Parts: sequence; structure tokens; C-alpha cells
Amino acid sequence: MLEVVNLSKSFELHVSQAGKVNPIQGLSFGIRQGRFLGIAGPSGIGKSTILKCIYRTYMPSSGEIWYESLHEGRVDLALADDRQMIRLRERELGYVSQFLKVIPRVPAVDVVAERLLPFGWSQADARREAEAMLDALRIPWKLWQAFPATFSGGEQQRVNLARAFIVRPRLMILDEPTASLDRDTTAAVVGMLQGMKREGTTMVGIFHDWDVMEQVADEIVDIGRAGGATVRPEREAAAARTE
Ligand SMILES: Nc1ncnc2c1ncn2[C@@H]1O[C@H](COP(=O)(O)OP(=O)(O)OP(=O)(O)O)[C@@H](O)[C@H]1O
Repeated sequence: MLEVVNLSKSFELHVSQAGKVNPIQGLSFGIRQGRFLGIAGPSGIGKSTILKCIYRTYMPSSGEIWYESLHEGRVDLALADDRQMIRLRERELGYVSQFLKVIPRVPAVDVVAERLLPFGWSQADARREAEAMLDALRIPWKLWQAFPATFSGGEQQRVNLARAFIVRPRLMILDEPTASLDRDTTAAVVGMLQGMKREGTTMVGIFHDWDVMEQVADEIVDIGRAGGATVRPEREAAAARTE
């Protein structure tokens, strides 16, 4: 479903004489449909950069990112043009980070509901679905009509999750999606991710909390190790030991 081949990304540093930073150099990995690949490694090594290259927030410096699209066939996301990326983001790719970027003065319920409109949903049905999603993510109903710009960090993160989850993307890209959440909300999000995985969503993600990573990931690429060795979560490793 996703195959990253020899991916490299470097950044030109304009503010100093330091030249370039090259966080990602010749990285390769693949994910099968319905699997969750975790990415681990020390701070600053380039984990978020990989996700941003897949979602094409960043243009890779070189390499290939092959994605099996439902509507567009096999696409190299490293070369796809902007219009194709917009279509794929609207219909197939979900991206959740810690930071919410939305138009100011739009109520939370509409920020979430608007994701369904390109799929032909009516405004009323989309709102009802958005309310159910906000409820599942434990956003109090009193905030549904409020503007997310005024929300706490954890509330904004849940609006972000709701925007991504509501369209049931084929490929979900998660950059520390539970970083500002409390334990109960994190557990609710983990349950929703597991449910989506059972329904066939493919996911790639970074989690600050190793326990959460182990609950959702089928395998973990540790990019701090030479060659990006794959580490299996402990529960799978334990199951394998008893096989
Ligand atoms: N837009 C950018 N311009 C310049 N340098 C960048 C840019 N984005 C990332 N970098 C650099 O690339 C390196 C990797 O950053 P990245 O955010 O991918 O790391 P990370 O592994 O996700 O870190 P953390 O775990 O701390 O979030 C860092 O040295 C960072 O400063």
C-alpha cells in the first residue's frame, strides 16, 4: 500500500554558515494495507520529516514514495503534482499533528463537518456525523458551537483527530496525535485507531508514549539504528516467542 524507496530530505539553512542539514538519507520501508507502522528514534532525527514528505508538506530531495491509490492507481507521492496531492488529501490521506490550523471564527462542529462536504453529504447530515465524532472524542457539547482557536491544546488536538477520522482515510499519517491528551482520552483514541485498522485503514505514525505505540503499531521502524531496523512491539514479540 505504501512503499518508501531511498528517501532523502535535506534542508538549506539560510540563517547561518552551517549549510545543509540532512535528517533523512536513503531511507526505505514499506507498509501493507491495514497495518500500522510506527516510526521511532531520538528527538530531531527526522521522524516528522518523513511523515511530512509522505503527506507532501515537504518535497523530498530524492527517492520514491509509492502509494496504491483507490482512485488514481499507483502514485509516486514524491513526484505527484499539487492538484493530484489536493485530491488525494481530500479523499484518501489523513494527517494529524499536534497543531490545529483552521479558518478563524468557524464553530468546531463545522470545522469537522466540512470534511464530508466534498463526498456529497448534506450540511445537516455532515453536522450530525461531526457531533457524533466530537462526542466520541470527548469534546463537551457546550464547545461544539465555539471557535477552536480558543480551545485548550488537548481540545484542539481532538478537533484535529475528528477532522481526520471523520472521512475514514485509506492512509492515516499520525504525528504525535495523543501528545496533549489525558489518559482516558488517549485510551478512546487508541480504541478508535484500532477500530479503523480493523476496517482496513493503513497507518504510519509517531507516538511520544511508547506504551501507546505498542498498543497500536504492528511494527516499528527505529530510524536511529543503522539501516532503519524494524523493531516489533513487545506484545507481538512475546506472541512470536510462544508460537
Ligand atoms: N522546515 C525545516 N527547515 C529546516 N530544518 C528543518 C525543517 N524541518 C525539520 N528540520 C530539521 O530536520 C531535523 C529533523 O526534524 P524532525 O522534526 O523531523 O525531527 P523529529 O525526529 O520528528 O524530532 P522530535 O522527536 O523532536 O519531534 C531537525 O534537525 C530539524 O531542525
